Amino acid sequence: MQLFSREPQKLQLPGANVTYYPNFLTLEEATHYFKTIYEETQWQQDDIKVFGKVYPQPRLTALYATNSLPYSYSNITMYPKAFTFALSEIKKKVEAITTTEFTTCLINLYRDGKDSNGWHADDEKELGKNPTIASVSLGASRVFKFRDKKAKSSVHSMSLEHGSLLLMKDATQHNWQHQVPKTSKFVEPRINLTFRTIKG
Ligand SMILES: O=C(O)CCC(=O)C(=O)O
Ligand SMILES: [Fe+2]
Repeated sequence: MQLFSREPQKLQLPGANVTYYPNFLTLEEATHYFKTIYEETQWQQDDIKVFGKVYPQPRLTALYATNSLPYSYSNITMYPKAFTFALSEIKKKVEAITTTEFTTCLINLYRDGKDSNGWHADDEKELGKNPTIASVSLGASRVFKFRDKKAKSSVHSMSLEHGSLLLMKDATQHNWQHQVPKTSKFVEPRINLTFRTIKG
């Protein structure tokens, strides 16, 4: 008996449109892309300002795009590099499922359980109103949480698995925040690719 569905699942979050595709990539593809992207990416660690104090961001990042438009969030402005072969292969697969064209990919590397991504919404103005964000996970699975911006006690927690795709659409970023919390458990590195559209 299969306990967990491997079929795409639409999350029941009011005011959101989120679908989880656990089998977006095969195990072999996911493992191949994890290794390739881990090795090829030019990782950077920027400083972020939280309540006036400056800290190194608790993860490594990189930005790739089909254009030269920068992406700014949390007082950081990132300038993109040209897509690698591996990233453009994944982009094509994401575009086939989502029927959306993406220009930009923000990559996060969570080196271990101390690396994290705090509560935020992907609502920067360069993404436009109601952005479609396609998030591909590779490597260790990590907990991913949504919380209602108004009713902050309304939290949905899930695990993002190796080779999965999480698709966020419509008013999701307007009504919900998300995070990848730290964990005290031992976890291997995880790479997350978020495909976005930025037009000049
Ligand atoms: O690592 C993740 O699953 C989420 C990344 C994220 O929310 C972001 O980069 O905006
Ligand atoms: Fe995000």
